[in-house]
Amino acid sequence: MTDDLKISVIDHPLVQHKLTLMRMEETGTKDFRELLEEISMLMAYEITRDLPLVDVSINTPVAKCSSKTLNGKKMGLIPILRAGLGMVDGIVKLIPTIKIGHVGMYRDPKTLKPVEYYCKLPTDVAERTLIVIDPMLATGGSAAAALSLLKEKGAKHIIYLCLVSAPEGIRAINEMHPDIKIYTASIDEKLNENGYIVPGLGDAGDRLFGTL
Ligand SMILES: O=P(O)(O)OC[C@H]1O[C@H](OP(=O)(O)OP(=O)(O)O)[C@H](O)[C@@H]1O
Ligand SMILES: O=c1cc[nH]c(=O)[nH]1
Ligand SMILES: [Mg+2]
Repeated sequence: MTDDLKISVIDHPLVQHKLTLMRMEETGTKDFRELLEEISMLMAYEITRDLPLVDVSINTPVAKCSSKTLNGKKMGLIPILRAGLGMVDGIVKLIPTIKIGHVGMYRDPKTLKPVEYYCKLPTDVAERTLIVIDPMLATGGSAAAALSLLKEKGAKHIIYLCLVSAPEGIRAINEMHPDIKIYTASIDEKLNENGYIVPGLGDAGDRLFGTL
């Protein structure tokens, strides 16, 4: 049952098409990397559709007019290393002034518990809307730890964006971080005995960086 999950699924046809290509085992590193960049841009486009706007007065070459400009909090992008790095460039193309912080987190293959190894953030995280990015939400351990870390550092407004999610991970974030809105392109079926998402797409970091 997934009716109880609080998450928004981005079902745009281009996102779904590209995700299918990424899932295919024959898709190599070059294509996987390009697809992740493209899909991240499309997802960022969707999740930013409610950003607040304000009217400004401008002069075009033809006439004076009132036009819209962004008026919200400043933004920050937080990739969870390594795999989250593959989502950065696509989003930066859409929001070129976004500040980028890095959280290094890997999942211990035996315990499946997250291990933090790096954290470098913009100094003013409390004043920013942060988009935390990681292609895979499996047990939710890495995401939950990264979100707790950001809150400890003062972050107040955070959005979490992943590509593929498992019900177990969504439930974990819903419980531990009920204030955080989660976006995904897919809610997959389950986790397997090794904590991998089924059907998933395998190890996103390894496929992205060619370290299989
Ligand atoms: O929800 P969880 O059970 O915590 O699993 C998800 C985490 O696992 C992967 O990272 P990984 O540990 O493989 O590190 P990597 O990005 O360096 O490959 C993935 O990118 C997430 O960060
Ligand atoms: O399926 C999974 C689970 C965790 N991390 C990945 O990269 N893939
Ligand atoms: Mg990995």
